[in-house]
Amino acid sequence: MFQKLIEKAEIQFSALKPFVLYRKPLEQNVIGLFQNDDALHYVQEYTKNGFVFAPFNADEPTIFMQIDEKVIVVYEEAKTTNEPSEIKVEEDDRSKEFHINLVKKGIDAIKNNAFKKVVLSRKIEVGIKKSAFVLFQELLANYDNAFCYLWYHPKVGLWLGATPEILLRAENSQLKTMSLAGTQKYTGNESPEWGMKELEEQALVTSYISKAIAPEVKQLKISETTSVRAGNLWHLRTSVSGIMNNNAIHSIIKALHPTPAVCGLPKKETKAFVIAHENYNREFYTGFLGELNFKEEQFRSGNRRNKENQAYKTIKNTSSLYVNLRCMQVKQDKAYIYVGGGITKDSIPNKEWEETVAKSKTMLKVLLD
Ligand SMILES: C=C(O[C@@H]1C=C(C(=O)O)C=C[C@H]1O)C(=O)O
Repeated sequence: MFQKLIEKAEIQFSALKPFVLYRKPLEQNVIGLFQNDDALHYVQEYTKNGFVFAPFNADEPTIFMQIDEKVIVVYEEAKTTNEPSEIKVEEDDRSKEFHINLVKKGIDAIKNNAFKKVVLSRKIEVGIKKSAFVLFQELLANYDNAFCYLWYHPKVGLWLGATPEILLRAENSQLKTMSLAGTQKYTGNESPEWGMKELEEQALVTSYISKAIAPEVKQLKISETTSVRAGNLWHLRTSVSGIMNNNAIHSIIKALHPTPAVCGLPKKETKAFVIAHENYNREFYTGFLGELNFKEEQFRSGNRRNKENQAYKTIKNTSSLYVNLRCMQVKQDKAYIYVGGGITKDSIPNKEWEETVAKSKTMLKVLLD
């Protein structure tokens, strides 16, 4: 069944038609969505039902995949071992120098009070020998607690990723989002120790997110902050949840995206800094993607017999959007990996470089294995 879905997507790809394959964190099902023509649709009000793919720059349009066909299969392949493997990364001196200088510029701007935190990133080119379909299967096998995807549109390109970060999850009026920031290498320790730099950096993100959504969300709850593993890394995570006002999803997305976990604080100034100083266009990296306004049948009674009875059935409206991190774009025989990290006044440029090297291993693991 699973291999049939992969074959179907390969045929769709050869026919130059849009599709997306994905699996949500810790779920068994792999979903394939297929659009029958190659039209490029956009979404403006976020009221439609389909799959969205949004760029970092919110002034540019969000792509919308119309669902002409939906296939759901159980992922029954073997998982790889969960242990971190050592991947040797060849360092490119020019990229290293550029990134370190970029980080220094960010720290100077923070010290001059231009902003409090900025996320700075880079793009890495890698030659590839595997097809995107093989890479996707390796993402599934390696990263079961990430949102793993392969997205394609003939007029836009092909992207793959395994992201640990939720932008938002909505179930009717119930909203969940998260503040994810702070990074350390996973070394097999049970629970990592965090320094002040990471704790403060992540707390800034939590406080921004809570304030940004407050006008549209009641009964706001902020969880304890915990350490979560994402492949060979640890991050700090706080869950933020509440009850949304009616039809608030669009304003919540606008308020959140791009969050200070991937752009900075304040948003406007840091977004301008990112666009002016990074030497490349992020395109869909640090954008978001996922299901918008999916309708799920819900049965009010656990009693199976009642499933036949329409009176017990309600329709649940759900959206599951993820931040496009730990991702890559594939163009012919090249992959472009995108990686970044949060810069604060306490950042050490060389360590920030190393953090991007560590983050690149999430994709390099499947590219080079
Ligand atoms: C920007 C990235 O990751 C984000 C930045 C983090 C950090 O600065 O510590 C941690 C998790 C993500 O929110 C990336 O993976 O490229």
